[in-house]
Amino acid sequence: MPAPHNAFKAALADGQPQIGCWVGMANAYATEIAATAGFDWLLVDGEHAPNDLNSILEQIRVIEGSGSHPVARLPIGETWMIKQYLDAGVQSLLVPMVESGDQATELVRAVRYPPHGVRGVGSALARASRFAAIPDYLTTADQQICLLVQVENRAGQAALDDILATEVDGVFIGPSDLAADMGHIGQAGHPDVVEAVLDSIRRIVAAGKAAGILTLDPAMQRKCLDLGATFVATDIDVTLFARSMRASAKAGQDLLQPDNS
Ligand SMILES: O=C(O)C(=O)C[C@H](O)[C@@H](O)CO
Repeated sequence: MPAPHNAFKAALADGQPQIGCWVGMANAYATEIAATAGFDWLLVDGEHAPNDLNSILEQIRVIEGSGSHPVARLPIGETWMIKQYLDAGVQSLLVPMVESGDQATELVRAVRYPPHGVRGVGSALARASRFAAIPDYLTTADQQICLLVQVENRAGQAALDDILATEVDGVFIGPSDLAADMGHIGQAGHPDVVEAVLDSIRRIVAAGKAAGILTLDPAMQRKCLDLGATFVATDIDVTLFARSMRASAKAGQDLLQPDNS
């Protein structure tokens, strides 16, 4: 019995576009609601949301039972942290702030068992192996891990070809951090940032890797998909919730205004 099949990784390898959503509420109940929406993948954010490994695990659990695939973003790409996330059962990882081919190579080694990598062997304790209920886990796990790395500054852009030459499964372009590093903080839609993002998407696709992005701009979503991006996140749960709550509160306050009709 092999490690669980990673349908998300297979879809990316087949070039099938996958529409996703960021989930940053850091709450399994809220993530379970998101998992009923129908997204192909949900990004459980361990970088900017107040998540830890246990809260990530709770959310991975509720997503696994849905039609969406869980992707976990680490706060940083550290081998020891990757080991913990993988042992917890995360099969698709997004690693921020990758800036060199060497860094990408180390991340590839971190998600693989020896002799092809350095992932520590602890499957007897690991949820990933269903606590050793999957007898072939150690010899089949590597093929089901999807490693996605983020290029989101000028250093990463300069090293993109080196990163693409490694065995990462895909490269995600982070428009917000890239804009900041380019001197346009808060302006992911700045023409220079948009061109840098689209050029990177073209290069990632040309290299035969999966290209990904998070953008709330429908026109940018369309452009990236037309260029061949295959993991495109189109919304953020926190943003959706905050916007809806504010709109509702305003509507309530409007009720109290003198009727100007
Ligand atoms: O740089 C980016 O853009 C991303 O990596 C996505 C952000 O981290 C996400 O929190 C939305 O702002």
